[in-house]
Amino acid sequence: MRKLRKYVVRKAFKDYLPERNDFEIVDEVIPALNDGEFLVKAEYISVDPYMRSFADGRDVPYDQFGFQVGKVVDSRNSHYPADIHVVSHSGWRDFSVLTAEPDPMFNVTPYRPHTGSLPISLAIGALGMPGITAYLGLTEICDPKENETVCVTSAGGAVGSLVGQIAKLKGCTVIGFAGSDHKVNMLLNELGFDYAFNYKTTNVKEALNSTGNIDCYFDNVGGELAKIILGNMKEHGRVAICGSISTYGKKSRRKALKAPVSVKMEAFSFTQWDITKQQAAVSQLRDWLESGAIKAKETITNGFEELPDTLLAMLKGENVGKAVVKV
Ligand SMILES: NC(=O)C1=CN([C@@H]2O[C@H](COP(=O)(O)OP(=O)(O)OC[C@H]3O[C@@H](n4cnc5c(N)ncnc54)[C@H](OP(=O)(O)O)[C@@H]3O)[C@@H](O)[C@H]2O)C=CC1
Ligand SMILES: CCCCCC(=O)/C=C/[C@@H]1[C@@H](C/C=C\CCCC(=O)O)[C@@H](O)C[C@H]1O
Repeated sequence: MRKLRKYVVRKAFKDYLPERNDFEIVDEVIPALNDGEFLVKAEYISVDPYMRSFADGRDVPYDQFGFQVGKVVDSRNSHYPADIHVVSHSGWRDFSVLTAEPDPMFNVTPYRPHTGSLPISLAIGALGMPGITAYLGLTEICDPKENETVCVTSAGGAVGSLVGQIAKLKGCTVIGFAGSDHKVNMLLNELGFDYAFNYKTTNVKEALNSTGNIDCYFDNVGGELAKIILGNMKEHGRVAICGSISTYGKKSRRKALKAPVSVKMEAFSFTQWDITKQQAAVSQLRDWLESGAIKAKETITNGFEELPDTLLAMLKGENVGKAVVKV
C-alpha cells in the first residue's frame, strides 16, 4: 500500500508567525486511480504570504493549501500523461491524485508549465503566480511610463524583485525598500535598482526626500511603510495594492491608506486577469529571463519536513526572491 504525506494545519495561528506545532504531517493511502485521474509526485512546493493572510477565520483542521510543481508518475488521463510536469494548487503534499477539474477551494486547474529551458522551480515563482502578479500588477495598474519613478516594497522578495526589474526595462527610475542590507546590496548591485533602502534601519521619509517623489507605488506591505511612501506620491500617481504583509495576523488589518495628493489606488488579485493575459505575462517573463534581461532570485530549501520552517523564515524576511521547498 503506497502512502502520501500531507500537512494539516491543526491549530489556528495565534500570532503573525505560526508555530511549528500548528502543523502536523499526516499519512494517507494513495488510492488506485480511476478513469480521468493522474498521480503527481511533487518536486517543488511553494510557501507564500497568503498562507498566513488566508488562514485567519479559517476553521481548523485544514489541509495546507498552496502551489506545487511535480511530475506525473501514473495516469489514467491522456491529457496528463506520465512524465510531464504539472502545476497544481494541491498544497503541501508529496503525492497528489488529481483530475482536470479545478481544486474546490481556490479554483486552480492543473496545468502544464511553460518554463522552456529554465529551471522547473520557476513554474511556481517568476513563471507562476508571483511572476504574473508582478507583471500584471505593475503594467496594468501602475502602467509606468519612461522616466517615471517607481517604488516597490518587499523589493527583495518574489514579487517585488521582479516588479523593480520590469520597471527598469520600462525606462523608469526604481526605488526598493527591503528588510536587510544583504537584500539592499542585491537590489543595487545585481538587479539594477537605482535606489534601495533597508526600511528597518533607514529613516524612510528622509530616504524619499533624497530620491524625489514617486509616480507609481507597488505596495506589498501596507502599514506604516506604505503610509510614509503614500505621503511622497506625485499628483496623478498610481498605486497597486498587491498585499499588506505587515498587517497579516494583526487584529486590525489594513487601515484605509490615503495619499495627500490625487492618485489612482487599486487593490488587486492576480486572479482578476483571464488565463490568456496570465499566459502572455508568463511568455514575456520567460523571454526576458532567457535573454538575461531580468533575473529570477530563489531561496530553495531541501526537504518536505522543512515546509513549516520555510514558511516561518519567509514571513520573517529570510528569503531572497521566491521561497520554495524541494521535495
Ligand atoms: N494580490 C495578489 O494577487 C498577490 C499578492 N501577493 C502579496 O505580495 C506580497 C509579496 O509576496 P511575495 O513576493 O510572495 O513574498 P516575499 O517573497 O516578498 O516574502 C515576504 C516578505 O515580506 C517581507 N515582510 C515581512 N514582514 C514585513 C513587515 N512587517 N513589513 C515589511 N515587509 C515585511 C519580508 O521581506 P523584508 O526582508 O523586506 O522584510 C519577506 O521576505 C505579499 O503581501 C503577498 O501577500 C502575492 C501574490 C499575489
Ligand atoms: C490561488 C490563489 C492564490 C492567492 C494568492 C493571492 O492572490 C493572494 C493575495 C492576497 C491579496 C488579496 C487580493 C487583493 C488585495 C487586497 C489588499 C488588502 O486589502 O490587503 C491580499 O489580500 C493579501 C494577499 O495575500
